[in-house]
Amino acid sequence: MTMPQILSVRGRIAAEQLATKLAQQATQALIDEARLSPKPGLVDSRGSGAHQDLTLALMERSAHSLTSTFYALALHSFQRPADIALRQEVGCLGREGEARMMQATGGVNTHRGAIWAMGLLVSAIAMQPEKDTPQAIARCAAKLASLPDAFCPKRFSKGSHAVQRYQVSGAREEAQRGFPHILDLALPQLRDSRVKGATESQSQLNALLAVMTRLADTCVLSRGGMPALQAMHAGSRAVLSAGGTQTAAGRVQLQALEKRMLSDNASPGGAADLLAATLFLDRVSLA
Ligand SMILES: CC(C)(COP(=O)(O)OP(=O)(O)OC[C@H]1O[C@@H](n2cnc3c(N)ncnc32)[C@H](O[C@H]2O[C@H](COP(=O)(O)OP(=O)(O)OP(=O)(O)O)[C@@H](O)[C@H]2O)[C@@H]1O)[C@@H](O)C(=O)NCCC(=O)NCCS
Ligand SMILES: Nc1ncnc2[nH]cnc12
Repeated sequence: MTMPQILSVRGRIAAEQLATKLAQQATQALIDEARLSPKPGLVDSRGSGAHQDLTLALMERSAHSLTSTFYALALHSFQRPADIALRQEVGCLGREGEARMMQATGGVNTHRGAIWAMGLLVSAIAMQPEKDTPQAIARCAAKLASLPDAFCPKRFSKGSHAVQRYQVSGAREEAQRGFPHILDLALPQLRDSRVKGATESQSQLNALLAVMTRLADTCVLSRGGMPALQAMHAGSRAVLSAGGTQTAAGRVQLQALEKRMLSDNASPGGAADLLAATLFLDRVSLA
């Protein structure tokens, strides 16, 4: 891989400062997502949800192992255009991040989808630091995600298998389309819930549920098939239609959704990644 472009001393300092800030904010968003409770099927501060091999401590270790990856992504992307050279460097750094995550977790896939989504968003912010609206950041990330990466090894993944089997859009398409589940569902829900007086945790849970109403989450499909995905969509809609997690009626629906997801052994890992990316974008664009 090439070294980061040649920058003036001032440019280098600006790049390092931005990279440090983004890496810290991205890591914190992953930790906040993991701790948020009560999340149906997912690891949270209460326990491991539908997972046998994940714990909150492992998720946090994984998040910390990725700080250096986010830093490198921002540094390499600083003020660069979306072209194939950058796409390949970002792909290489992303795969190094996946290897670091696997080393930190003893081989458990905790954050592959998050490395993809947040890695692209971190790069996009560093590419054009002056454009800090969520829309501009997502557009730039989509451009980068749509470029080919000749070095990406062809490998089996549960995600691509589910995409083919059920003819749905997965993590790759979500990024290439500019993260519609974040921009059209999660971020508006997060901000609207705050305005309506929900607590920060309730607002974040509502944002997660908004993603879960529509996402073709390949983790849910791989574990429980189409019936589990449809139950997730219907159950999360029921929570929000009842008034959201800030209401007693919404919490009753949330408990029913959790019960159903656990009986399907289903966990919305893709939706959780998109929530972390939402929290990250929310903070970056407010700062
Ligand atoms: C483009 C890649 C993301 C690869 O995508 P692909 O679909 O081929 O592969 P997967 O390896 O399956 O990863 C996709 C992960 O994305 C999350 N996800 C799922 N659905 C969606 C969706 N609709 N939109 C957005 N994101 C989605 C999800 O990640 C979470 O789940 C993980 C756990 O899943 P799994 O391994 O299936 O685990 P379990 O079911 O728990 O397993 P068992 O216990 O049953 O064994 C967890 O990691 C969460 O993060 C999907 O897993 C991309 O990886 C790629 O091409 N990378 C190359 C490097 C690159 O170019 N990087 C650039 C940016 S840095
Ligand atoms: N909280 C969580 N539990 C399980 N899988 C996840 N992937 C990302 N966040 C997760």
